[in-house]
Amino acid sequence: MFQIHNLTYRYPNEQEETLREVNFHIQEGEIFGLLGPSGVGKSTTQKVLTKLIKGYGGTVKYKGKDLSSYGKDYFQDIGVGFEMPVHFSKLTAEENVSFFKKLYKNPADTDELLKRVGLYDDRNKKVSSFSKGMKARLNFVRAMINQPTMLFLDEPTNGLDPVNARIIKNMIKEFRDQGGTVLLTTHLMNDVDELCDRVAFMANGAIAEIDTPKNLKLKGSERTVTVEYLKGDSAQTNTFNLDRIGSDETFLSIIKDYTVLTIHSKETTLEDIFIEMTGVKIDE
Ligand SMILES: Nc1ncnc2c1ncn2[C@@H]1O[C@H](COP(=O)(O)OP(=O)(O)OP(=O)(O)O)[C@@H](O)[C@H]1O
Repeated sequence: MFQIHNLTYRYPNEQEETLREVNFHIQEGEIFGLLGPSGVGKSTTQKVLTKLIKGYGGTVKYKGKDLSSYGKDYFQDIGVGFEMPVHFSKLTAEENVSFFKKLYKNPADTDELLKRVGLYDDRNKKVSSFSKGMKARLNFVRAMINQPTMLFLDEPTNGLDPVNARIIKNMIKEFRDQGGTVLLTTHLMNDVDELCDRVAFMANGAIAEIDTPKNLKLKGSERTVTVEYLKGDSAQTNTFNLDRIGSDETFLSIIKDYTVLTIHSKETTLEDIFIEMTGVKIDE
């Protein structure tokens, strides 16, 4: 769907390049996660791909053709749900949706979309009276309003309660299952684990690693078991390697001879990988 080769970008008036050498491709029909610490250039990359930024270096190809060769028709094809929702706050949700619907050749059934995200009953309320979560859901409706084939999402579940986050995540997966392609940016590693077919970690203006969430976790080294047990009157803790646990004499004698209080296994999480790849804690 996208081939990005040696993408570079420096904001006007900035000394340093935000994007130094970004290389990745997005396959048709996948949910591709772009991850990395705050300020690394994820949104900048999304802005290049959504044609909000020009004057970049390197090449970006969409469906085999250079992105710069696309005109306004490109916006008929893509759906954009960026973090800052931009709605007409003095208008109702319905009026907002009707306005944006008119811009597209192949609009979606917006009543259906509003029903899916739980905003249909509030459609005649002014957006200024909407909560953060309601605005985020309306933002998602807007991203889907033209029945796009390519969807760009930046923190789509931000501000949503767990029930509404589940609805949006299911809609994203459904979109993919029906052949749609998604570029997703989020700091929520659980969302990444659940939604993304492949993930790229950005660090220092470039891609540090790309793989499936499963392979990334397998590459991580940590597979341990921590046992907390009672020895005499005091609680003791020992940690063992999960892979050799069946033949570990100390582990076997602990579970045989002492009262075990807790046993916890720990495998590498995407959050561990994030810290390893980018050198920073999430949201640092
Ligand atoms: N319009 C702008 N002019 C100058 N610098 C900018 C502009 N927009 C962003 N930047 C800078 O570019 C860098 C990358 O910003 P970007 O928004 O792409 O990061 P991000 O990875 O999306 O971060 P976050 O996770 O916080 O959204 C930051 O240092 C930011 O300050």
